[in-house]
Amino acid sequence: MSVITTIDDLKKLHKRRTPKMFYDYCESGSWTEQTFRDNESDFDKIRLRQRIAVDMTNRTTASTLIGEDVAMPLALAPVGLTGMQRADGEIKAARAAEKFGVPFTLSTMSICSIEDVAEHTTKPFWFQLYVMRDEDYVDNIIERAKRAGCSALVLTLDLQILGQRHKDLKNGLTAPPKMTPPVIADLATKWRWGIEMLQTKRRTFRNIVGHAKGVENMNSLSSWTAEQFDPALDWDTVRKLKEKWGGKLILKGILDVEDAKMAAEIGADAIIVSNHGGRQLDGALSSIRMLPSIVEAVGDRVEVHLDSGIRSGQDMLKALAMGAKGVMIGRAYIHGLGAMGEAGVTKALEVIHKELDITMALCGRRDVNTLDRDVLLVPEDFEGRWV
Ligand SMILES: Cc1cc2nc3c(=O)[nH]c(=O)nc-3n(C[C@H](O)[C@H](O)[C@H](O)COP(=O)(O)O)c2cc1C
Ligand SMILES: O=C(O)C(=O)c1ccccc1
Repeated sequence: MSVITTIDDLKKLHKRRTPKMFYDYCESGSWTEQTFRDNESDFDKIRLRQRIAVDMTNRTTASTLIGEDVAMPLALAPVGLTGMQRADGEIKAARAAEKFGVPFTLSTMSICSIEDVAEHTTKPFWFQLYVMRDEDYVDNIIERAKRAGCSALVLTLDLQILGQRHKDLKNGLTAPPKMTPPVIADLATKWRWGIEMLQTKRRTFRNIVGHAKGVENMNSLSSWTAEQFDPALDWDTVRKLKEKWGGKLILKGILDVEDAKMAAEIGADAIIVSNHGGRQLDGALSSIRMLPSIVEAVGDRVEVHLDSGIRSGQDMLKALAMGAKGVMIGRAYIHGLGAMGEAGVTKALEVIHKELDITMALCGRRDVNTLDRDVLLVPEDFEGRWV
């Protein structure tokens, strides 16, 4: 591979070095993948306004997210099975994020545990919660997140039931993988992945071991999720969890103005406008299209963040200019991890940061915190009504 300069370069390396089952799990959406595709292509529809002869010395990307200082307003999104993309993947991603100065979010469905990550980092990280039927698990994991000093709870509300993901079903996705003949043949070409995996003991879902039954021996991720996740979760549950946690609360998976209003009313510190990277309701609109109306409705009451589709610093700038206070990236950093481990996550952050900085300058702006719609050219029908 020649010099790496884009997220797409990392994606190609990720594909080459990672078992097909896990690469496909990352690089796919649900059903027809319409929403997954829209997330990226809708960013492409927005263009930038070139401005000239503006003093561009002393530029800054420094900002805050829920009151925490960040090198740029971006956080690493919670990504389940990160430790299957690379051995100890959550620890590696958390370390890269910490060194860069952006928050890392640890998924409930992680291979490394809360304690594993806390032990290998020095700054607080965010913890993402999936609500399961087993109430003891919820109480227990909230306590563990508190003990580990997590500075925010990211409560995901768009996945009490898993969207249909055809690739995962066809690949027989599990963690660790079952050693079927096609899996063995695939692993033969991904030997570095295998060696690193043999050198760590972290190969199953360590946050939920001992609570969610059958986790060490699941037949498929989808049937296991259906058994364990609590389909009864509602706004009442959210209120109770907020009380139980007592700290900063971020609600993830908001894609509708009415839901955003509920989140603001409940007193969330931030919401993440998200369609889960096109992995849940296929046919939902892209996050960037939904963002302006949500910012207009609740932007003065709650921090509005956005994820789904961000693959560059230009995408990030567009989201900020459309009104987001910050963004999250999922696949963009997982490609880095799968390509080059911790160094790859750092590379992904550097690529995005550089793109953000240069784009800002060429748009005649110096401060990431003052980006607004004036830097964009948005097609007239971009936010057109869908009835
Ligand atoms: C492989 C993968 C696993 C994910 N697992 C989780 C998860 O465990 N919890 C969660 O809240 N979101 C999860 N997400 C969604 C991300 O947090 C985020 O919303 C999404 O990746 C953003 O879209 P992007 O990948 O286009 O940046 C996952 C996404 C991917 C790609
Ligand atoms: O894959 C996902 O998007 C996700 O959030 C998830 C859900 C259940 C188990 C593991 C990951």
